[in-house]
Amino acid sequence: MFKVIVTDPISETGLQALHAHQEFDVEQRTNLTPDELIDKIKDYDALIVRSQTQVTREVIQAADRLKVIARAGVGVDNINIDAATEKGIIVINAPAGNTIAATEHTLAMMLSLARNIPQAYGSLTSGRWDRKHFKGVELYQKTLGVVGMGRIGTEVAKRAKGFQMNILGYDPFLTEDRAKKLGIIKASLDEIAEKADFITVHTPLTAETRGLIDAAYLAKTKKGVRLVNCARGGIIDEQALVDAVNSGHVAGAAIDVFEHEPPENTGLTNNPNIIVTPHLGASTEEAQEKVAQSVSEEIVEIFTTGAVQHAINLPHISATVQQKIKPYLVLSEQMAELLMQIFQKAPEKIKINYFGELFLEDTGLLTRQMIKALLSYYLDTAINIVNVMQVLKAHSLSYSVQKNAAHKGFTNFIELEISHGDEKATIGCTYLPGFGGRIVSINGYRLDMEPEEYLLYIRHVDVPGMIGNVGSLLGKSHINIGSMYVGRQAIGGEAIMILTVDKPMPETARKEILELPDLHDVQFVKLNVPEDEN
Ligand SMILES: NC(=O)C1=CN([C@@H]2O[C@H](COP(=O)(O)OP(=O)(O)OC[C@H]3O[C@@H](n4cnc5c(N)ncnc54)[C@H](O)[C@@H]3O)[C@@H](O)[C@H]2O)C=CC1
Ligand SMILES: O=C(O)C(=O)COP(=O)(O)O
Repeated sequence: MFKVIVTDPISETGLQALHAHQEFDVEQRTNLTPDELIDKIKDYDALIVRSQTQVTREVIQAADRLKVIARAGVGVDNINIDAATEKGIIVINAPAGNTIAATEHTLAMMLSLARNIPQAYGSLTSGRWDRKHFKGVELYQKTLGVVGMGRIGTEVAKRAKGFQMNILGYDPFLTEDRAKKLGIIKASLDEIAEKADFITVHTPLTAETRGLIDAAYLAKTKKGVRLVNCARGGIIDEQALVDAVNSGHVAGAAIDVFEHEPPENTGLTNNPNIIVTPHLGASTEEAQEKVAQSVSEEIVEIFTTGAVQHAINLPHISATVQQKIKPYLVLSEQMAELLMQIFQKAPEKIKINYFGELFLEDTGLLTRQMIKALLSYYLDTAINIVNVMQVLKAHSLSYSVQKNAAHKGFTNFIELEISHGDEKATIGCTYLPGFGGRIVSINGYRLDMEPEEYLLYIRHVDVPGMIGNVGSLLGKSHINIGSMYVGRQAIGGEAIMILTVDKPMPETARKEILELPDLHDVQFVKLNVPEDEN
């Protein structure tokens, strides 16, 4: 049973995927204090939040069995991603579910700002009939600067074109070509300052975007400019904005998000020229259902199949690529496990080569899978594909990955080499559709071996009787041999033998085998074989 805790208000309908699955037990606790969350979190496998819950390092450190933190929305600035990654916890979000809601809220805010709708409503509902104070401006033929042309920025730009605004877009990833296709002009931040009548921000809050629109920038803007922030508090410096509005340089602002929520700056919330909403950008029935559904379905996937679609702290891999590399996931882990157990030394350098059809694929997940298996053998830390690169860095280990379209005799081929000082060991595997994974080379010996749970790896001289002698010693210890794979460099030369056996081999039996003449080494190897492959 996987326990899921939901700590912010989430659509019940959207959580159906979890409720419908008998392996998941979902608990909603939307009124926990930070201390209560720290206290409770150790009992849960997954945590679902919106923007309110602060998933701090303290919460994460207390989360002993947590595997997934799911953000039912876009911005993950309320989650300490570094702490989650270090602990091997996957952080996912629901990136597309609230795009339309946030876009429409931005447009609603821009129109309300242009026409003083909240102020006029307040005046009328408090008994006044005042028309002269609320004369507004049109959007028609005005210039709108969109800072951040991602999902929401792009949808805002498309809709603003419907009002026949001229759009300037700024985003490090906006190409001339895409700008042209959208019918907008690619601009710099300074060009936006110089020309825009309205500026709307749609970037995430990062170290780089915090204070992107500060006092110095506001001073460069056109007098009478109006600003909209439906992205994150802090992208526009709140105090600088209040000052610029009070000085009359900025005509007004529409703000949905705040540096602290609820907001602390009353200069912002009690300003007649600044209209505010309490972080409502994503608050539509449709968006809430979509984001809750997206994270629920993904949590079920992660716990049942291991497939991850919207991870923040894993390399992004499309569903098609995931499908393509899936057969290699277990195989790559098994080859690394096998190599470590026969090498018996901590690797100082790791080299991975992908050949053939894998040349074109995103193999980041396979690389992580192999390195995880290598490091787990020696290190105590709980290592998984989320934190493996941090662990590697922390131990100053080096790794390299190369890709080559050459086939090396197989349609696809993965080669792993580890070294310690002057000593090195290599292993190669391939995947044969319809037959499964095969280890096809070990330390230069060619073989054709199907990975199984218990193996004996033997190095010996290729002399007659060796196989029989090993077999009878194993028989004496009641160890059954399933299959046998041999590889030799030349007749009568150095050779290896790999036997699959039905159970672990006692140390006494290993020592007896080691005493056989012309036999150099015996290692018992245990591989991780998923249950459905057993
Ligand atoms: N008010 C609300 O309720 C909501 C707020 N949001 C906020 O809106 C933000 C944007 O959401 P999406 O469009 O879905 O994200 P997105 O990831 O599709 O777009 C963000 C864009 O910002 C750009 N960007 C990053 N740094 C930049 C910089 N320094 N200057 C200019 N552009 C930069 C990126 O290249 C990207 O294209 C989210 O990060 C979230 O914080 C999102 C949904 C609802
Ligand atoms: O998705 C986002 O980034 C949002 O800001 C929406 O926040 P919320 O889920 O409404 O607390």
